[in-house]
Amino acid sequence: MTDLAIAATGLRKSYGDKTVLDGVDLAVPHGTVFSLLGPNGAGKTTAVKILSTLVSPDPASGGIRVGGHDLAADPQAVRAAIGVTGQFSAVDGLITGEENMLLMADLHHLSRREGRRVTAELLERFDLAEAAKKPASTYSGGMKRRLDIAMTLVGDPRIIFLDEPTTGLDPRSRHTMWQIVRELVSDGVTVFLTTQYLEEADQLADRIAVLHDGTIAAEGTAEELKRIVPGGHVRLRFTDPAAYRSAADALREASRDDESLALQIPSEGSQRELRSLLDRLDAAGITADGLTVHTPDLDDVFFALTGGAKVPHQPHQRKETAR
Ligand SMILES: Nc1ncnc2c1ncn2[C@@H]1O[C@H](COP(=O)(O)OP(=O)(O)OP(=O)(O)O)[C@@H](O)[C@H]1O
Repeated sequence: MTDLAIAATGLRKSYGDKTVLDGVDLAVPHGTVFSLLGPNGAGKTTAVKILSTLVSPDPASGGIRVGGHDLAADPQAVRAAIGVTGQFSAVDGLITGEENMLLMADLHHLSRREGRRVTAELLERFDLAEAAKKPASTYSGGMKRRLDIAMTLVGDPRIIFLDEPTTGLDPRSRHTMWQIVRELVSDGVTVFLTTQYLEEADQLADRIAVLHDGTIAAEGTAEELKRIVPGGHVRLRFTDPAAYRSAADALREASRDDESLALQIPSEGSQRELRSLLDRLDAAGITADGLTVHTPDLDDVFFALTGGAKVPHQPHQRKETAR
């Protein structure tokens, strides 16, 4: 358990008679990104708050260790090891970005000189040097989020909790944030990331856990999760009804869509399977007018596991990949 950055067994939390977390196990190795994925109200923030000592777990919970420290016995040591940026930013809008950073440096008892050095370095790193002397209230959403993370890094935490770090950000700011996360991890930092964005988990996380009804509905790498749901197929489209009929005769396992002259063949989309399919079409002297490969994505997994909970639209996500 001690070689994990975060280890929790049987995490439980209820508010009144509402059970939010009903026995959640978490194991996050050092230097990895772990993503807790779930729809609104699934309990992601509650999990972050418990792991970062802001909220107590129910007494029936099992042990929790963060950064090698027992959370119940030594919350101070846990606090010293972690950084948290929540959905509600710690940024004070009335003072400048630089002043926000220096305030954090003070809180971490850095000397004036060291505080200035760290502040300058982080503002530069997060592309905020130019705006450093402007009130934070004038910053864009992306800049505020970057300042928030920069402030978290003043104390050089080895474990960082990012609670929905890109919610509400435009695509460019979201990509910048992803880059920041990747750099943190390449520096050996462990990142515990909550998100509603499937693509974000897919892009960043070494392991993903889907939280549903207070428990982990599934956990694994993005690839492992995608394998849980069936649905991979190749779709062939025809314009000539005669060619369509011959193809349907040659590919008996295909499901037919007579109206749009399309055939759907179950397939993992591997090179070998595609080659064999094309060979069969060639052998029958059939040419399709269009061929697309559909592989299940995290959307499919999410919908399958959480019973069709609504997920924000992902503009970058494509289910159909033309080959
Ligand atoms: N202090 C509280 N008192 C009562 N209920 C609470 C409290 N904090 C959270 N809850 C409830 O617990 C549930 C989980 O909330 P939580 O904020 O952890 O979800 P979430 O997965 O982070 O959702 P979101 O994506 O909307 O932020 C919600 O139903 C919420 O109303």
